[in-house]
Order: sequence, then C-alpha cells, then structure tokens
Amino acid sequence: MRSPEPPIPSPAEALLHCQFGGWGTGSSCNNSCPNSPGGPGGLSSPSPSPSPSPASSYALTLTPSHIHVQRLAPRPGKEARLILPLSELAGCSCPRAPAPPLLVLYWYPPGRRRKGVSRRRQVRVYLAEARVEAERWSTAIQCLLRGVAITADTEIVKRLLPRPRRLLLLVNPFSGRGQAMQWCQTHILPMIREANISYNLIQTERQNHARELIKEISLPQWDGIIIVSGDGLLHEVINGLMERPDWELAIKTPVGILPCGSGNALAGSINHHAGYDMCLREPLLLNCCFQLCRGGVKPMDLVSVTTSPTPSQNGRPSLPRRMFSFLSVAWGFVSDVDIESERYRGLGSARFTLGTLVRLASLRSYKGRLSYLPPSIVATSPDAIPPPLRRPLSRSITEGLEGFCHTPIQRTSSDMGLSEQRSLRRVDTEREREREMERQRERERRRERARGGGTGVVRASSLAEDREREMEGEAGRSGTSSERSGTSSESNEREDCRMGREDEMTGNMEERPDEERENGTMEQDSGVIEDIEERVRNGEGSSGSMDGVMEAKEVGEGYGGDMGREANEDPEGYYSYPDNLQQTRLALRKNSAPSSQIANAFFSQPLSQEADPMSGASYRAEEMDLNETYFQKEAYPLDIARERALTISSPFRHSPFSFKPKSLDQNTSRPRPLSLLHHPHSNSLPLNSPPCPSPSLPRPLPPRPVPPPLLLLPCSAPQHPQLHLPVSPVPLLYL
Ligand SMILES: Nc1ncnc2c1ncn2[C@@H]1O[C@H](COP(=O)(O)OP(=O)(O)OP(=O)(O)O)[C@@H](O)[C@H]1O
Repeated sequence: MRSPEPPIPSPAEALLHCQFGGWGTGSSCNNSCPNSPGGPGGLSSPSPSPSPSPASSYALTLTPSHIHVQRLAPRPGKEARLILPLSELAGCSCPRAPAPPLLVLYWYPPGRRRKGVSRRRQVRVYLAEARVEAERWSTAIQCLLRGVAITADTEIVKRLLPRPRRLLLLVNPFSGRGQAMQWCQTHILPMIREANISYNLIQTERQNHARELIKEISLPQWDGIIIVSGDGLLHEVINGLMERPDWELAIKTPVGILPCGSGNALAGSINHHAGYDMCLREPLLLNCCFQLCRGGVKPMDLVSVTTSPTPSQNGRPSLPRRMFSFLSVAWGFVSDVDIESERYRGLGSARFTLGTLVRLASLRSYKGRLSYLPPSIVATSPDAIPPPLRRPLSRSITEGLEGFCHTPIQRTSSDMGLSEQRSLRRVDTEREREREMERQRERERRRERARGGGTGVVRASSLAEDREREMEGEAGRSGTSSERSGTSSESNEREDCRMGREDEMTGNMEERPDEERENGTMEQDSGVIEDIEERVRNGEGSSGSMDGVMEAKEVGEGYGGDMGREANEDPEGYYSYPDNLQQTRLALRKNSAPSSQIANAFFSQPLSQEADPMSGASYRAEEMDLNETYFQKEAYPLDIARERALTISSPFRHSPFSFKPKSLDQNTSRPRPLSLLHHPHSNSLPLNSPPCPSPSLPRPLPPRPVPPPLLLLPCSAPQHPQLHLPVSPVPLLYL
C-alpha cells in the first residue's frame, strides 16, 4: 500500500528545512520509528507532562509530498531516518502559548489488521527553537494538505491558509449496534479536530428528524453535512435537501458518511473507491474519517423513485410520492429482509444474514410490474445530440413477447410467469436463418419429389411453381394443343384460386416474421401445414395416389377444395385456413402450454383499444421501439383480472411445470408484520384491490422536472413504487 521510500531530498525540492529538538523521552514514545531504538522524536500527546528532551535533536525537511525526519542526536545514522508521506497526515498544529513552540504532526499510516487494512493514529511532536518557526512549519504543512501551492520562495504566513472547513455532523445514536456516539468520542471527533475542521454535532431524536432539520437550516454556512450513522440517515438528508425550495443549490452541498450503521453500504463503496481493501466496523470508520479529513469531493448519482398514488380511506386519491435514492432500490424479498431484520439490530450487519435466512424459510410471492420508458420518450431539447441507442433494461426478460405488449410503459415482465418466460423461444437471427434455410431445403425436396414422379404429396405452392414452370416451357415450345391448353388454363384457374388461399397462408407464414415468427407460432403454423399434408398423404381429400407431376396436381386440387370444406367442418377449426391473422391467432389458442394463458389473456382483449379514460393512461401511443417490435400503437388498458392471473411467482414455491393462475389472496393469506403494513415501501397488496389505474408517465411533482432517460414502473397496483433512473441532480460526496 505504501509507496517506496523516496531518496533523501535534494536542496532544490526542499520547501523548508530546520532543526528541532525532541519532546518527551524517546523511550516513552509508542510511536517510535520502527527502525530506530529511540525513534525520531514524538510523543503520543503533546499536552500532558510536557518535557523537552534536550538530548535528542532532529533535522526536518519539508518537500511537496513528504516530511523527512533525520535524527541527529543521540545517534545519527541511516537507520534513524523517518519519512512521513503527507498523504498519510490528517493534520498538524502548533499549540498556542503558553504551550512551548511545538510542531505536532497527526499521522495515520495504514497498517494491516485482522479485519483488513486500517489506519493507526500516531502523533509526532517536535520542539522548535521559536514559536515563529513552529507556526511557519505548521502553516506550510497545512497549506500542502489543503492543496495550496507553495514553493521555497513563498513567504509562509497564516493568511495563505483557506478558512477552516465547517461541518454539520448528524449522529443517529441508535444506528447499528448503538455505538455511534461512543465512536464519535473515540475516533471521529479527535481526527476532525486534528484536521483543523470546525463542526457542530446534532444527535437525531427520531425518525425523519434529520430530514426536517435539513429542510430548514441555512446551508451556506456549512461546507458539508456529515452523517455519523448508516445509510438510512443519509437517505433522509438527501431527501431533505431535495425537498427544499432551493433544492438545485442545496443538493450541491457536499454530504459525507462516517459508518456507524449496520450495512454501511455507501461507506464500503467509498472505502473501495479510495483503494483500500474491504474492511468493516472501526477500520472502515477510520478509513472513511481519514478521507473526510482530507476533503476530497466526488459527484454521485441519485435515483428518483415515484410511487403511484394510493387510494386513501376517504376515497380521495393521495398524491404520488417522490423520493430519491443514492444506493439501491429494492422491492420484494430484499426490502422485506431489510425491514423485518430491524428486530435483530443488536447483531450489527449479521442481522441481514439472519433476516435472509428467516425470509428464505417462509418465502412469499410478490406481484409486481416492471416497466420502462424507451429513450424516445425522454424529452430532449432540439439541439441536444441524441443519446446512443441501447437495449432496454428489461429486454432480456421480455423478448419473445411481441404482440403481447401494451403501450411502452406498460410493457412488463410480469405479463408472464417465470416458467412461461423460459418456455418462450428467444428470437435469434442465427436460428431464424437456419430455419429459413431448412424451409428452403424442404421446398427443394418437395419439388424433387414432384419431378421425380414418385407417388407423394407436394405442397400446393410447389405444385403451383412447377405448374408455372411447365406452362412457361409449354408456351416456349408453342406447339400445344388447344384442348390441352384449355385444360391447363382451367387447371390453372382453379389452382390460382387455391394458390391464392395457400399463398395467403404461406404468405402469412413467411411475411409476418415481425408478428408471429418471433412469437414462436411459426412452428405451430408449420405444424398445421404438416398435418394437412399428412392427411392428404393418407388419402383424405384425394381420389387416390397418382404418379407424376400431373397426378400430384390433381392431389393438389383435392387438397385445395376438399380439404377446405373438411376443415370448415372440423369443430376444432384446426384445419381451417385462417382468413386473416386474427384467425391464425385464434387457432393457436389450443396451445396447452402455460403460454396459452398468455395467449388467452391477450386474445381476449381487442387488438386495438382506446385508452381507458379511467385508467389514467395519459401517455401517447408509441409505434415501435429500437427493435421495431415492442409497442403497439394503441394504449392498452389494464385488466385487473388479467393482471392477477399473470404474475411473477417465486421460483422456489411453484414448480414451473404445474402452472396455475395465482390470485391476490395468495399474498395476503399470510399475516404480514405490522411494520410492513405501515411502511411506505410495503410490498403487501390490499385484499380487495380496486381496479388499478394504469401506471402513467411520472407526474411531474412540482417543482423539479428531472428528465428520466430510463424509467422503471414496477407495478400496476397503486401500492407499488414507480422507479425512475434519471440523470439527476448530483449530490457531492466527501471522499
Ligand atoms: N433517534 C432516532 N431514533 C430512532 N430512529 C432514528 C433516530 N435517528 C434516526 N433514526 C432512523 O433510523 C433509521 C436507521 O438508521 P441508519 O440507517 O442510520 O442505521 P442502520 O439501519 O443501522 O444502518 P444501515 O442503513 O447502514 O444498515 C433511519 O432511517 C432513521 O430514520
């Protein structure tokens, strides 16, 4: 972790050079230089029992990146050299008179501990000959720590220093295992003082206290708001900032976190970002606190979450709620674990493990809807460069659903169960090409069979092609008898009539890949044709087997006429030729796979419907997405019965092979903890859910229209939150 030791500084790069006396006895110092018996000076605390040690003296050299300490007495030598990187220094000070003129360095070198790399506090104290000298050194070091450039020629005076930073510390005394205040006293406040940072500390008294506080305070007087707690309190602060009327300015206030909570996820991320190994508890706190004292600031993204309006008790719908998240947005299992593990708070971060095990032991089903907006919905200025096209988030779980989609924001993964999703074929261009080639080969084979004079059935389309070719050949020979031509033309007429129908069907098959090929219905169509052929092969619809092409044509006649009649008589309608796409789809309703549920649900809806005014669908109809397959033009009103039938279920609790539609009651049959029912993020659905309004585009909550490039609208049920993933105002984070 530490960089290799720099060589002895040359006079050119030295900013300051001076001789200091030792403070305290070398033997009393626990901060001694590892390679020196006495250590090059220092005392763990400058204030108690100030005792100069005249016997020892040190030569200190300050460079832009290091402080070189060379012991001169009692035993000068190579081993008595200490190099303090400025990057490991939290601060320095020169105590006021009547204290002696001391230069005190607060050093936090990283060291490997049992629980990862952590910093250890060491204090080095040197006695200057005069106070001026000590103050000059202190000022120069602080300038370097605060990023003020100085050179050897710079006159080092106090006014070079920027004003000390002022931080507002918000401490949740109940976060984590309730150690926040204790750690404040032992770790946080000492380091902050050493870094010459002034602060105000406020203990939160209740939930949302910090949020209310942040909404009211005057922000310009603070250089940053620091949370001494877990992620929950920072969530409050960020939302408090965003709820202010001057939110655009307020959210630019740097915020920071000193981890004293249970999960401390953001602090862990910052620790990782700073290049440290993973660590927990006090080591993590020390690392974060050190980063805070060094004062780095980095931007951080926010996620905007808007909940659907919930129907209130007195019938008046409540307003949608909007909140901001900086870490993650969870729904279902994860949020249940988080909320319900509150009761194990005493365990620290282990509460999540226990909570997970408890929840795994009694899994629930969660009914939700995950939707997103395509990039085209995002309003951009005319001058803006359009963003590069990218695959929608939920593409992977909605592929193969073409024709089953709603309007863009209602395009969901919950339209089908997991097993159904799996059962749907993925649309794959490679596969498609293979299928096309296979079809081509099949056609060739049939043609060959027809030409070869064997007894067999040739598909009507290939017969027609053969017939055309034959006719062309005959016309070319120009020696055809009129009787024969007549027969041929009559045959052609009849054939044309049949071929028209056949072409209609094969055309449907071959020319509607957009609609059905990707839906997995091509195989079923092919199956219909194969079946028809099989029946023809068995003699149905033909007067008998004949040899040669002409016989095959006769078979084709029978196939065209008789089969058509027979098919119409079929009660199942299986062999009927669908006159249009709708009929083809109706024919597919026989599918007994779970996806038939989807087909039924889909086909039971009119293909084109106007937006239901009750549903509140205020969005405009989209034509298509990037892949030209996603969206139908008309708004698609929600059908609550259908919504109930088509839900995501836990893969653990239901075999994918025993599909049965689930109802809302499944979710409510188990008692839900009180905390969940009252929690704003509750996942529980109401027992008698009223017809759900369609999730509409996020209603802009005044006064902050944040343009969302991505949108997740999880559920049609009003209790479920809508998730925006926008380009959002960026809070600044202390690193
Ligand atoms: N004085 C208080 N009494 C009770 N609850 C409080 C108090 N102060 C803050 N809270 C609430 O406690 C909740 C949990 O606190 P916090 O997230 O900081 O700790 P944690 O849950 O242990 O940590 P993490 O979120 O990292 O797991 C916060 O959402 C906050 O609203």
